[in-house]
Amino acid sequence: MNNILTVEDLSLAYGSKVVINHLNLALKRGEFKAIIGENGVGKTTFIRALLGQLTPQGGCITFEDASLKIGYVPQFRNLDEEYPLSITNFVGLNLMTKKAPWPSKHERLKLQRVMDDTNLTDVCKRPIGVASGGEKQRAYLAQALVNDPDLLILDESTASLDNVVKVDLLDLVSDFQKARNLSVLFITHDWPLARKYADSFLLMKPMHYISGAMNDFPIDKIGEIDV
Ligand SMILES: Nc1ncnc2c1ncn2[C@@H]1O[C@H](COP(=O)(O)OP(=O)(O)OP(=O)(O)O)[C@@H](O)[C@H]1O
Repeated sequence: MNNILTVEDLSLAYGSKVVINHLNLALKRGEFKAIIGENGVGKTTFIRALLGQLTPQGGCITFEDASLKIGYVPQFRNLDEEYPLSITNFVGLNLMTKKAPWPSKHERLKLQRVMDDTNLTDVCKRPIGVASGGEKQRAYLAQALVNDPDLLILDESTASLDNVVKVDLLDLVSDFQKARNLSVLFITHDWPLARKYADSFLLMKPMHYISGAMNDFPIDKIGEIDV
């Protein structure tokens, strides 16, 4: 199977402060990989480099092809009750092919499909500001999925959600992973969730990294992570 993403000998720094030191990683198409690490170890820095916001000091990041699409789901953030968009409008913000201020028929169909797939159709007209936490986070997920990405990055997207909502969200991600052969990078402190959903792991420790199949996770090396 091809690697959708290959990271070789990657080093990242802010000025003279080295944060990532000689990191290697391979992600296959359709693979669900958990990136687990304690606070400050460099998880966000690594994601910023994947998204092209940081230039490596050394090594390289290679995607399978230049047109590869990435979807990004942030950590849960509450939106103000006055936020003026409906859930559908909010999800539709990410439609990249938009050339006019209104959606084309093709875009409307894509939007409708992702709303159905993320169980948001019944609440599509609800103002996003008054939606429940679970609905808001599913709307962020739908926004990330509406352009049919090849790679989905979940950046601590389940942190601060209650357990039912976390499982609900990751069940949906897992359905997409299987149905669309989606590759997933799930950044988390939550080891039980990682174990439930991921095929493989990258455990980030200060300046060193351990990776492997989820079944071989070295639980004794987990340190300060939620178990
Ligand atoms: N813009 C920046 N300039 C300088 N140092 C930074 C910058 N952003 C992050 N850092 C430092 O780099 C280190 C890694 O930060 P990063 O946010 O990548 O860690 P993290 O693993 O994502 O942490 P957390 O789990 O708390 O989100 C930290 O010591 C942080 O203070």
